[in-house]
Amino acid sequence: MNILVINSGSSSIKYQLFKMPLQQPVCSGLVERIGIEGSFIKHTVYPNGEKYTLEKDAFISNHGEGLKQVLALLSEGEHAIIAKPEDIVAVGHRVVHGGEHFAGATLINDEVKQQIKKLFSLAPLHNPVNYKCIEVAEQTFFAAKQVAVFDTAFHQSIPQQAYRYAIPEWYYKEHGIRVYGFHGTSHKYVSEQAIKWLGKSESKIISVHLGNGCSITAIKNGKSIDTSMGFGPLSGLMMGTRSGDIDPSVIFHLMEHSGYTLEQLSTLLNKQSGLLGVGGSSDMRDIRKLVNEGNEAAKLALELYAYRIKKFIGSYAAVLNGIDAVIFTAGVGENDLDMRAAVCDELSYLGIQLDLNKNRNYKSQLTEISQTNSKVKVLVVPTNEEYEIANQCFNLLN
Ligand SMILES: Nc1ncnc2c1ncn2[C@@H]1O[C@H](COP(=O)(O)OP(=O)(O)O)[C@@H](O)[C@H]1O
Ligand SMILES: CC(=O)OP(=O)(O)O
Ligand SMILES: [Mg+2]
Repeated sequence: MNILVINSGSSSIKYQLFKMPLQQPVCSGLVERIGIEGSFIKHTVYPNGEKYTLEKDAFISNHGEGLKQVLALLSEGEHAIIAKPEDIVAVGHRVVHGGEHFAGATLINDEVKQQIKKLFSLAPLHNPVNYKCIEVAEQTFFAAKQVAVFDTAFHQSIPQQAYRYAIPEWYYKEHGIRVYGFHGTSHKYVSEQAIKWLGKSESKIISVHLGNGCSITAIKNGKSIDTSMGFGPLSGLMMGTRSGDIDPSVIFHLMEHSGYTLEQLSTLLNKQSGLLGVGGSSDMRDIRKLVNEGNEAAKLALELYAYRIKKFIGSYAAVLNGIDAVIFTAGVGENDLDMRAAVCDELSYLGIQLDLNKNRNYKSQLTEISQTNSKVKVLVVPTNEEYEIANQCFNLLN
């Protein structure tokens, strides 16, 4: 049974085709830097134990266009891996916001699509592109089951004291205003890997997901108990283009004194802030380049970014009353060793002691990068949201 997984993030599409129940990837790939200069597609197929990779640079202005190019790669040319659309039995979609409606993988029908649409304004960088990818997949793989796996699902275990905001209950009951939390599929996957590695049934883990969107989660005995993103994927850590936490008074001030509209404010905080707003690019690789050229704004962006993560690690150490492991994952967490070092610097009071050598030598698989005597284990765990989504899809359909 072939399951195609489509993981559309704010700046990328990642995809994998799995043969289930073998959990064997047949092909994988990613479209990166969607909507910014330098977009590219990297597509890898695994025919008979070999590996063939194709890289293609082409400006890709939006997710719909990116996905159409990916689907062409699957079915055209010498390395095509599907002969006809019916070869795909199910398509698993990452959907970022599911509100309180969805606690697990869900078969997509018109009602589910309406729910995803209702949440557009709460996840403006995500739900619209997730929806677009569902539509493109429905048109292309008309015979396949379409399944949604929500980022919010893993965080449904967060207790009320952490998910409620200190505003009157009416806003929760009538408007569903509460913390939902995001990147749940990633936090679930990497924490399960870490728990296996730790070999303990009781564990206190802080999972730090640093992609284009960034969030940090406190995980006790395998369950999310608090997370930095909230009602939408805008609060908490500083991100590629999102501000993370900001005092709401700033919003009142800009409305009152500069006549900002709702749309201008949403654009400012979702699309023009974070690394881009402070340092000049939303992409960490560009920020590193700028810093090497002596750019002071880019240097400040890095300082703000690391400082915010450190602050959350401290607060989640308190919430968990101790830490067994800190996990770094996603684009920046897996690839930017200097960011991992900056975050872990001077956290020895909490028992976190990084081994700079191990940190430097990390190579794309679960690795401990802390010193042997560090009380807290620091791990890099490559996330695999696609694998997790494929398994959840398979379990739902069987
Ligand atoms: N080698 C690298 N060094 C530093 N940052 C990297 C590297 N590779 C990827 N990144 C960063 O990872 C981020 C994208 O992460 P990713 O998890 O793919 O994002 P998303 O899924 O949210 O679209 C970008 O900021 C990118 O610059
Ligand atoms: C929820 C979220 O921010 O996702 P991404 O990091 O893929 O943009
Ligand atoms: Mg992502």
